[in-house]
Amino acid sequence: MLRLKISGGISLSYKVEIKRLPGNEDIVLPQKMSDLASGFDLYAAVAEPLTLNPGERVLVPTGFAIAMPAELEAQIRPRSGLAFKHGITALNSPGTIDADYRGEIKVLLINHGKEAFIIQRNERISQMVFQIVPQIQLEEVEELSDTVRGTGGFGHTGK
Ligand SMILES: O=c1ccn([C@H]2C[C@H](O)[C@@H](COP(=O)(O)OP(=O)(O)OP(=O)(O)O)O2)c(=O)[nH]1
Repeated sequence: MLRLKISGGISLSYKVEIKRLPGNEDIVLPQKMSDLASGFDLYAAVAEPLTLNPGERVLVPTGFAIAMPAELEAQIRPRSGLAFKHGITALNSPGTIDADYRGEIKVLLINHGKEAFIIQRNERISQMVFQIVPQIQLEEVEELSDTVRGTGGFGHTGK
């Protein structure tokens, strides 16, 4: 369902279905920690505490799956607190959740810190941000339109 609200800005509202996977009745479903937070915090659905040693990576289950409208995607992003305090981040950040994916949402964490980090069941490990994805039709051409920048990039304007 799409609701459109215009009140000095445009605000879009979508319904996203969420399904708790078997064995995860105790897992906290994604939560916004403040009214205007852009991300829903995700909770680890590890069966038992999992130790992530320095340099190691692990795919952490979340215990749920979602179905969102076709024009959305979800991004899995790190939590800055975990990154700052422990060097824990999402290796493939931002992880991409496709609108047609019905499997369990998982979080690929890596420990860039100097100490082992223990992930507890129901610990907040990352966040999920929904975005609108425009539907694009790629069209092959012989020539691209001219611009002032042209092919300049990668710092060509100086420091
Ligand atoms: O951090 C992530 C990234 C992806 N996925 C799930 C949802 C996504 O729709 C699917 C595929 O992700 P992606 O397209 O990044 O993976 P791929 O390596 O291209 O694999 P595939 O061939 O399955 O598309 O895996 C997650 O659960 N967490």
